[in-house]
Amino acid sequence: MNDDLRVSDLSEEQLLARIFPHLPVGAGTLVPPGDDAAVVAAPDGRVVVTTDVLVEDRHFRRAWSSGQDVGWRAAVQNLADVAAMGARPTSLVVALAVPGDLPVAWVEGLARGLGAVCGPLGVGVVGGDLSGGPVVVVAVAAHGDLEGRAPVLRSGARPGDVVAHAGRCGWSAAGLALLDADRADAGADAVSAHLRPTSPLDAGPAAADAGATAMLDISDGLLRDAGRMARASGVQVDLDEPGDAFAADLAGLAPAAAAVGVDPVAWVLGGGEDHGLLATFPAGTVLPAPFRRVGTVRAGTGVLVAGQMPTVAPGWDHFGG
Ligand SMILES: Nc1ncnc2c1ncn2[C@@H]1O[C@H](COP(=O)(O)OP(=O)(O)OP(=O)(O)O)[C@@H](O)[C@H]1O
Ligand SMILES: Cc1ncc(C[n+]2csc(CCOP(=O)(O)O)c2C)c(N)n1
Ligand SMILES: [Mg+2]
Ligand SMILES: [Mg+2]
Ligand SMILES: [Mg+2]
Repeated sequence: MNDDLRVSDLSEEQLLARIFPHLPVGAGTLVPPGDDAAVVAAPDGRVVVTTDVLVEDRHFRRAWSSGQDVGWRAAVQNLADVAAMGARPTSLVVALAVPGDLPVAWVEGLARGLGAVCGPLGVGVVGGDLSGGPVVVVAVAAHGDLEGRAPVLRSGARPGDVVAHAGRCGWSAAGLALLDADRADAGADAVSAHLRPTSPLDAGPAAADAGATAMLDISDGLLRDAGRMARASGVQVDLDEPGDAFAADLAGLAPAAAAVGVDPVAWVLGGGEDHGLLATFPAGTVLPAPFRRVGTVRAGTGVLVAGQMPTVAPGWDHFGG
């Protein structure tokens, strides 16, 4: 690979020609990248569609994240939103703004990162857009198939429901803290969870099939996102004691927490970007793997932790809210 070649050395067509070979064709891809729009199959006539953007120095730093890392993260954060509706992802489109001095190899890495997540899932990366800009911006739109299921909204939680979580919690925030403190040595797992998060995508449809009443993925922090579910549903979410509900995460995060002098409970309750799934189920539901109980839905408003007002920051807000 020629690392000296820059984006400004190529035409758009030439850059696209470097991207297309890495992009997987999905089973539902009817017209692949290259036309004005892609055509994807929608077997039951409904398509789930969502978009999320990654902005350099806001969501990632090029000093820490390779192109492949950013492509991976862009795919996962969007596929998690599809899964959180109870759907299976079918295709992505990717809009990319890049500065002219960005190495072409970085863009090829981004395409490979998208492919590394989407290819094994049979999800096509079916098009996108290219622009120049002062920093790298990666905007993905993802589509999904409900396969006949009713979508699981944020608004369906009811008092008495069990709150459950699938996936990791706190690890991406820990990885970010380690990178920030130049202590990546103290937690390779956490750093990789930050750079290349994994979301339990199969758990979304499984939750829907098991009768989940509400669901979302945790992008901004457990407390903040649970608060969104509580508000949309008109209920209160009372999370169990983190030492019980998230014992495995807290144990795994202990070395990283010691390295940077942080209470890992703050990462579990307020860290985002792990893209685990938070769902509610009627009491007595046998929770589908890998969901574990983490709380109870009550009548009321807001989010409590073991019946008390939380004392740690709830998570990310781009505008300081
Ligand atoms: N610029 C926008 N125009 C229209 N709708 C938007 C816009 N930004 C967000 N939304 C909608 O607002 C809702 C909440 O968006 P939000 O981005 O917070 O959710 P999310 O994608 O699940 O979380 P995150 O972005 O933190 O991963 C979604 O339905 C989203 O489609
Ligand atoms: C360099 C750097 N600094 C801070 C963060 C933390 N961060 C940024 S956006 C966000 C919430 C999710 O974003 P969105 O709501 O846009 O999906 C979080 C937790 C990071 N990832 N990289
Ligand atoms: Mg979003
Ligand atoms: Mg989401
Ligand atoms: Mg957000």
